[in-house]
Amino acid sequence: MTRHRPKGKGKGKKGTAVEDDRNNDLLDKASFKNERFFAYYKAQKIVPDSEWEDFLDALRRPLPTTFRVAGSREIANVLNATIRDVHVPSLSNATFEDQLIPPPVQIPWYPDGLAWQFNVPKKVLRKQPEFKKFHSFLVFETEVGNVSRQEGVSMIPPLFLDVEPHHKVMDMCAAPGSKTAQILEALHAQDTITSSSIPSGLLVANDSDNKRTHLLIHQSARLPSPALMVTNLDASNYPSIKIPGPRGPKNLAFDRILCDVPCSGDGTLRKNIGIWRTWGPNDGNGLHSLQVRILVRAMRLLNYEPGARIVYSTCSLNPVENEAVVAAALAQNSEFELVDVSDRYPELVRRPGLTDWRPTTDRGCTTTFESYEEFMASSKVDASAKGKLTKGHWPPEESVVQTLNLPYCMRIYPHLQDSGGFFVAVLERKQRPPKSTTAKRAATDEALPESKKARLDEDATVVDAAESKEGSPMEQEPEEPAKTPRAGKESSQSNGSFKEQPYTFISPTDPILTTCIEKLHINPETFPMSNVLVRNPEGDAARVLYICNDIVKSIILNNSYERLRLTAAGTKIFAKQEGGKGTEPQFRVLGEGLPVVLPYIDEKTIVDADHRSLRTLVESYYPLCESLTQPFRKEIEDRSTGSHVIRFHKGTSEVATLTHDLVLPIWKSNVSLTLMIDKKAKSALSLRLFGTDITTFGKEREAAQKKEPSVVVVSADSLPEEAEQVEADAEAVIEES
Ligand SMILES: C[S@@+](CC[C@H](N)C(=O)[O-])C[C@H]1O[C@@H](n2cnc3c(N)ncnc32)[C@H](O)[C@@H]1O
Repeated sequence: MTRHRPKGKGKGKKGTAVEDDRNNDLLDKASFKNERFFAYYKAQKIVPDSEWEDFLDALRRPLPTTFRVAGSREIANVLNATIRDVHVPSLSNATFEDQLIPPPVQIPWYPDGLAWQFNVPKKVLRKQPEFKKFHSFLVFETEVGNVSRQEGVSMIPPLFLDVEPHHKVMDMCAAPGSKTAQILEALHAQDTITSSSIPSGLLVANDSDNKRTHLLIHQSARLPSPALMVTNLDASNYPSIKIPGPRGPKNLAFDRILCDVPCSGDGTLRKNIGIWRTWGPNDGNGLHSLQVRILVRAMRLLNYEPGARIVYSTCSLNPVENEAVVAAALAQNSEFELVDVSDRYPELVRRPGLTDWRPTTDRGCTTTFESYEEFMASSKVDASAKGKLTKGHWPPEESVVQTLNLPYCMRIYPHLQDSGGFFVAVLERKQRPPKSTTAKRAATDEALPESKKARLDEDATVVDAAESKEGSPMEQEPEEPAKTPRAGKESSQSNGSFKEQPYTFISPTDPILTTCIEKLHINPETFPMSNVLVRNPEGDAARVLYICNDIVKSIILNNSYERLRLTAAGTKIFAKQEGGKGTEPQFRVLGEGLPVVLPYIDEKTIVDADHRSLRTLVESYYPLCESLTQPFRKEIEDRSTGSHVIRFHKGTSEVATLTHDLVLPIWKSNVSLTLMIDKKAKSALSLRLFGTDITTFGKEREAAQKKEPSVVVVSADSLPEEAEQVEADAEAVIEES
C-alpha cells in the first residue's frame, strides 16, 4: 500500500498514538470507529448487512502474524520442513498462564504450505521458552531473507500472475518489494539447493519513489538474480524498452505485468490503525486517475501472446480504486477482458467484484451519488469538489456493466479468513486489436502533441508489419502513454538529474575477469563471459563485477540508462579483496554470486570439508588453518592464498545435522581461513545447525543485551515486518554509502 509509514514511527507523531496502545496489546475498541467510513461502505454495500458487524469486528482485531518461507523452491521446502517437523511439534503443547497456546498453522490456500499464520500475544513470545526460541529462529531467518514477514493477502497477486522462468515480467509499482521477491522466486523455480539458474526471463521492478527503489534493491538482493532490473520511473508513463528485432529495434512487450498500485490502503486498517482516525472518501478519489493511467499503460506494454496477463491489485476496499479503475481501463481498451479465476486457489475465500457503487466527495459521507450526472447537478456539491471526480469514478451504464464481468474481480474481506482487506483483478487480451484501432486511438488522442501522434502511427505500422511476417508477434510496439504524468511527488521523471552510475560490459578477455575465472576453475567455454559488467562508464573492473542474463544485456545495450532511470541490474559475482601487508589485492567470489557461478566451477576443485571444521569457521572470524580437522586442513593448506569454494556434505555427525549440502565461499590467508558470508547469515546458519548462535557477532550481541537490554540489535520479541525491516536495513546501507 502506498500510505508511507511515518519515518521512524516516532512517538508523538501524528497517527501513532493508537498504534502504540495496540503494540502493548491494549485494545481500545472505542477508538476503532469512523462514522464516515461506516456510512461510505454501508452505502457501497461491500458486504451483506448480515455480515456488517462481523466485518467490523474483524477490522478491529489485531492482524495475525503471517510469514512466508521465501527463497528458491528447494531451499524454501527444506526450511519449511524444519518449521513443520521441528518447531511446530515443539510448540504444540505449549501453555502460558495455564492456557494452551496454538502453534503456527499453514495458510491453506498458499502453494506447498509455504505461508504460515500465528496469533500469539507478545508476552507469550517473550516469556514462553519454546515460542521464544521459534521467534528468534524467525527473526534470524527473516534477516537473511529466508523468511519474509508479509501480510497474507499481499501474497495473493503474484500467485495469479503464474510466472514461469522464461517470462518477461514487469512489476510496475514494486517497492518495497515483497511481491517482487515472489516473482523472482517463480523466475528461479529451477534453482537447486546450492546453485542458481540463469533464467531466460526478465523482471523489471519499477517504482517512482527513488528512495523506495533502494529498499527494493536491498530486498531483492536476498534472491540475487541475473534476470532483474530495477528502474525508477512513473509507471503511468513508462517508456517503451528497445530490443533488437529481425528488422531493427523493436519494443519489448511483457508476458506478465503486476500493477500493485498506490492506494488509500484502508484494507490495512487492522495493522495501520491510524487510518481509523484519518479515513475519508477523498483518499481514494484522488488516486483513481493515476491508478487508471498505470493500468492502461500496463495494457499497452503487454505481449500479444495468448495467456499474457496483467494482475491489478490494491489493499483498498474502495470500489473507486478497484472496480471503477478496472472498468475505466477496459472502456479504453476493449480488447481486454477480466478473467474468471474462481477455480484457482479454491481455499482462498473471496467475494465477487461489485457492479454498483456510489462515489462522493462529501467528507462526512452522508450523501453519496448514484450517477455522475446526479453528482454534477447537486446543489450540495461545490464547484471545486465537482472538479475532483470524473465520470470514470462511477460504474459505467448498466448495459456496459453487464459486459465487463466485474464479478470476476476478487474482494478479500478481513472476516472471511482473519486477514487484511484486498482487491485483485486478472486481465487478459481477448483478441488482437484490429489494425486500425491502434492507429485510430493514437490519432484521436487529444492529449498528445502532434509530434507524438505521428510517432504512434509509425509505431503501429512497425507492429503490424512485424506481426504479419512473424505470425506470432512476441514483441509488439506498445503505444506511447495517453497522458503525461501528473506532477507531484509520485513522478520521478521530473526529479532533476539521474545520479546512478551506468553499467558497462567488460571484454570476455579482460585480465581481471580471466584471472577470476582461472583462479576459481570456472569453465570459460560455458560461463557467460560476455555478460559480465561493471558499474562505471569506463568499463573499469576496479571493484565489483556483475552478471546479467541475455535479455537484461540486450536492454542495457539498446537503451539509455538515464531514460530508463536504471537503478540496478543483474547481480554481483566477484569483488576486490584487499590483501594483507605486502600482498596484491585479489578478486573473490561473493556469497550472493556463488550460486550463479557454482554450476560453472570444476567440481574437482571444490574442497570437501567436515562438520567440525564448519563449526570452527562459524565460531570465529579468522580461525587458524591448524585449528581445522584433517584431511580438510591439509587440503586447504596446500591451496594458494585467495578465494576458494568449500562444500559440507549433508548428513549427521556428532557436531551437526545438515539436511542438504552446503557450499560456501572462503578466503584463505597465509595461516587462517575466513567464511565469506555476512555476519547475520552466519548467525542464522549457526542457529539452524547448532540450535544456538555461536558466532563472535552473536556472542557480542548477547553480551550487549545482558549489559543493556534496551539496546539489543535484534530483539527476540520483535519479528520485523518485511517492509519495516528492509527499510531500516536499507537506510543504514544508504547512509553507509
Ligand atoms: C502498494 S505499494 C507497492 C507495494 C509492493 N508491490 C510490494 O508488494 O512490496 C505502491 C508503490 O507505488 C509507488 N508509486 C506511487 N506512484 C507511482 C507511480 N506513478 N509509478 C510507479 N510507482 C508509483 C509507491 O512509491 C509505492 O512504493
